[in-house]
Amino acid sequence: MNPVNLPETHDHHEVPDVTDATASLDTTATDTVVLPPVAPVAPVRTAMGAATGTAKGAVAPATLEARAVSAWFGSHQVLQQVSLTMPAGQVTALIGPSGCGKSTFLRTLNRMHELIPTAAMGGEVLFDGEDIYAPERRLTDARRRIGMVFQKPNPFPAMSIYDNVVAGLRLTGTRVGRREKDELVEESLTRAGLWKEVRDRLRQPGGALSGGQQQRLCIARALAVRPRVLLMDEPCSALDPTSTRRVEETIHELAGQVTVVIVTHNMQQAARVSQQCAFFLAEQGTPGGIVEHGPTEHIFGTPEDQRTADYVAGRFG
Ligand SMILES: Nc1ncnc2c1ncn2[C@@H]1O[C@H](COP(=O)(O)OP(=O)(O)OP(=O)(O)O)[C@@H](O)[C@H]1O
Repeated sequence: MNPVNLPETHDHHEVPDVTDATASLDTTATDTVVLPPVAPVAPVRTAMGAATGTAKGAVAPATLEARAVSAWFGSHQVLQQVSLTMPAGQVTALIGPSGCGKSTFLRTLNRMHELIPTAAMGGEVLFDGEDIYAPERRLTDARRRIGMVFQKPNPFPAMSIYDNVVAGLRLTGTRVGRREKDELVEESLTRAGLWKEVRDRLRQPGGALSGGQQQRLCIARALAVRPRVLLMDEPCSALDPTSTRRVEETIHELAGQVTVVIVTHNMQQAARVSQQCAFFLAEQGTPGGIVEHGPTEHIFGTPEDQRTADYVAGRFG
């Protein structure tokens, strides 16, 4: 299969990642962030289907389905025909040795891959049945609906905790009133499992938090735009065991509310947090692909492929 250039429907610099997009916010005007106009937040539905307004639970999780996704950096193909359904409200863990394409696959799921100048991809990524790469689909829609948390916590260190949470709203062009913003900050921090620890110091800088708290702040920032899917690229690899545990609890609490796709090198973590696992492998210079996927207990307990058994048992990678 030949590389298929990414749709040229949008300027790749139109919406950079959340860090760039919010870097220009005035950090001294703590609660006067000027946001572009947008319709008020619509009533939303929980995973159980009940209308909840702006209450906790936010919007319903979405199913993501990758169909025959291939990816290249220049002429180097790193993924070949990867298909995987990530069911709504479940946690899917992507596991596999270093360099097999897990992070690249993750980045194709919210169109981050196309930010890299040499990148190309083929295939489809369906968000509740609609291809996010279809020409009429906007890059901003994918980013708003499919949030991302990175390996290294990346809050704006000088910006207040409060402003860090609402920083991502700018990406979506959302203007919210002060009271609504207060509610959103509390809701997002609560969902990220951080509210009780920071409720009395919302005006303190995000950089003053511990590493684990900073990562949960980044999760809160991602949740504030009410994504229906949250992608997490090794979110605990820079954290100590206690903070790791706390972030895992947060992932547990999010399950059912948001579809989570997490890349992890930590097999115990994959076993603890996920309902479904996909084992990636790139053998002998070939592009990465999925060897096996299925319910986490099957992947760890009764894998069908010997390579999966060897990997989850720590015999390679
Ligand atoms: N920006 C880039 N430019 C060129 N090649 C890249 C780029 N990013 C990744 N690659 C290559 O793509 C392949 C897959 O990398 P990727 O980071 O997706 O793997 P991974 O499984 O997530 O690895 P790790 O577990 O070490 O993070 C590797 O060969 C890597 O060198």
